Amino acid sequence: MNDCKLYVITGENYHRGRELLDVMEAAIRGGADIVQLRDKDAAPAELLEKARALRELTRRLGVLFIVNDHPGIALESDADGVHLGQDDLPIEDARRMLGPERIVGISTHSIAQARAAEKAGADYIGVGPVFPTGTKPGRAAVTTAYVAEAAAEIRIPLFAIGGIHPGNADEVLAAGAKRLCAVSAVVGSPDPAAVCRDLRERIERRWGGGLGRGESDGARQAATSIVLNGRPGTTAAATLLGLAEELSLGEKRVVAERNGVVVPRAAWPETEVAEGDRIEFVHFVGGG
Ligand SMILES: Cc1ncc(COP(=O)(O)OP(=O)(O)O)c(N)n1
Ligand SMILES: Cc1nc(C(=O)O)sc1CCOP(=O)(O)O
Ligand SMILES: [Mg+2]
Repeated sequence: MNDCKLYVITGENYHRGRELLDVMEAAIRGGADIVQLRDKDAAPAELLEKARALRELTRRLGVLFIVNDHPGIALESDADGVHLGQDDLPIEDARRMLGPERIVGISTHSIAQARAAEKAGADYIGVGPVFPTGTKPGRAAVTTAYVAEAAAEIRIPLFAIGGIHPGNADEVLAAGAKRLCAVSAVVGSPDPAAVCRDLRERIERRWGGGLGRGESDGARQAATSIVLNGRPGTTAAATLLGLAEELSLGEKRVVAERNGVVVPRAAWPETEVAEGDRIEFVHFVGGG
């Protein structure tokens, strides 16, 4: 779960005339590493049939498979887990049904919901809708402000979701999301694999290729949330020197302050950049 970066959810209304399994196989071959069956119209028997077919595909291709809304169908199809909404079964009940090994994820739309999900033992959260989306019509966008808030505080994996496509993904990643989730942009594209490749490259460009491998989402990963010159952001740098280099300030005449304390340049290499640090780089104004 920690390794997953790109979550693609089914949306058959977006690809009429193309088979569900073909579209999802293309998405996986393009880089989706977790797939969810979401179908609000299918009767239980049809849903189970689709779940079993997607289970077989995802197992063959080595990616995770989640069922939306229905823990019973997740169990019957031997899915890796279930995704719940705020109005669905409580996390604790789904956990009781699915056991400790399967994944239980939940949608969140506020930091209070995210905190509650983490406390209740969710394995991951959805954070959205980041942008207005026709897949969830009428739902107010939470904006990247909530992405930044959740990314700075929540330690379980979070997937930004809602209206995300290659044209706005960088904005979401810059807010601190390390994982993205999409429906229409991927399955509604004539080339789902290309969209997945694009999204995945953006994630890896921002956060590196090894996101989460063997690590938790805890204290340190590919990036650290900091406040830089008064603005929230993230850095992959481990030290003040690394951060200065990341900002192309290595050779410039600047003074650094970490959490209100001036740090001499000689100490930059061993001054760690920690989660939540407030860092200021102040330029010398040209002498004369
Ligand atoms: C990864 C992910 N995040 C959010 C959702 C939305 O779930 P929910 O709020 O229950 O709404 P529906 O999808 O059931 O309409 C999701 N499915 N997956
Ligand atoms: C299913 C869903 N849940 C959301 C949430 O915010 O919980 S947003 C959403 C729709 C995502 O679809 P698209 O990528 O087409 O916008
Ligand atoms: Mg739901």
